[in-house]
Amino acid sequence: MHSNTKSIGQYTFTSTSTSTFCSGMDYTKEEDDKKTSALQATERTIDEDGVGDTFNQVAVLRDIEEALGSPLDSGPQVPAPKPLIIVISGPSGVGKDAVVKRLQEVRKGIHFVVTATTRAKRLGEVDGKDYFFVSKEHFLSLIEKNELLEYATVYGDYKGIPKQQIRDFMSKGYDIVLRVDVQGAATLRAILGNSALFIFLVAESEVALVKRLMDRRTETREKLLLRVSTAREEVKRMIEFDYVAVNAQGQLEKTVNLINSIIDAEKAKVQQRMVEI
Ligand SMILES: Nc1ncnc2c1ncn2[C@@H]1O[C@H](COP(=O)(O)OP(=O)(O)OP(=O)(O)O)[C@@H](O)[C@H]1O
Repeated sequence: MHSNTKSIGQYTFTSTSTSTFCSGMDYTKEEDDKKTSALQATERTIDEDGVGDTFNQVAVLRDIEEALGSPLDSGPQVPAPKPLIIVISGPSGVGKDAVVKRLQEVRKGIHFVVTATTRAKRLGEVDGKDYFFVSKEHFLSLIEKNELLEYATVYGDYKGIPKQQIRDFMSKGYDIVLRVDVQGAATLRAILGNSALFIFLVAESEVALVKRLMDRRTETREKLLLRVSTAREEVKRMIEFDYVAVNAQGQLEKTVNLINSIIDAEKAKVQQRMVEI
């Protein structure tokens, strides 16, 4: 039996061409084969210390394991990132809907929460897609059971975020996207604190925002004035958010890319946000 002694760092190893020398650790041919193929896949060519060829690398790995007293772990060193709750907010007309729609197209594994409402379904709206259209009794029972993350009355109708939907999708590993106005974001921040990720969308200037609202042709002159004066106040609340993304005119793709990167960066955080719904 051929044996060979070598030093790597602080360790001195004695290896043999069979596994019998590695007392205390049992190696099977199957394990050796697995390591061999993993090493072949990497096509490494380290020539120093004679560990360049695949056969020697298997032997060295075995020696390292022997010195460590435990096998090298081939499993992931980092656990799978936790699902996130991502709150996207900003003044009216800044592009929240447009950004969320595009984000859903470019990013896998996100679920855009469908709000429950007691208002009547409008022509063309689809139950479960645009909203969950529920009776007032059902909505009140959800409030009673504390099954809404947040709710509000809008022109006499109730609107709210069902917790069960969030739980269901998070348990399947989905990130949750909530698109809310600035007041709604403040309420969610009070409920969720730092356990959720808050992103503020802003136009590049007030002028750009007004132009965008005018182009949308959904506002009367009075409504436009109200939205712009509200937006001026809302922008001051940017400080309450974790990130801000400027959604500049004609730059929707850039904004969505930025938000995608923010989510990626969150997933790479050592201390992940922990959310319980
Ligand atoms: N980067 C952009 N460049 C040009 N137009 C944009 C951009 N982002 C969004 N828009 C357009 O601006 C208008 C307002 O966008 P959107 O409806 O998404 O805003 P919103 O924040 O959801 O508004 P609201 O809160 O009033 O529902 C839409 O017509 C949309 O297509």
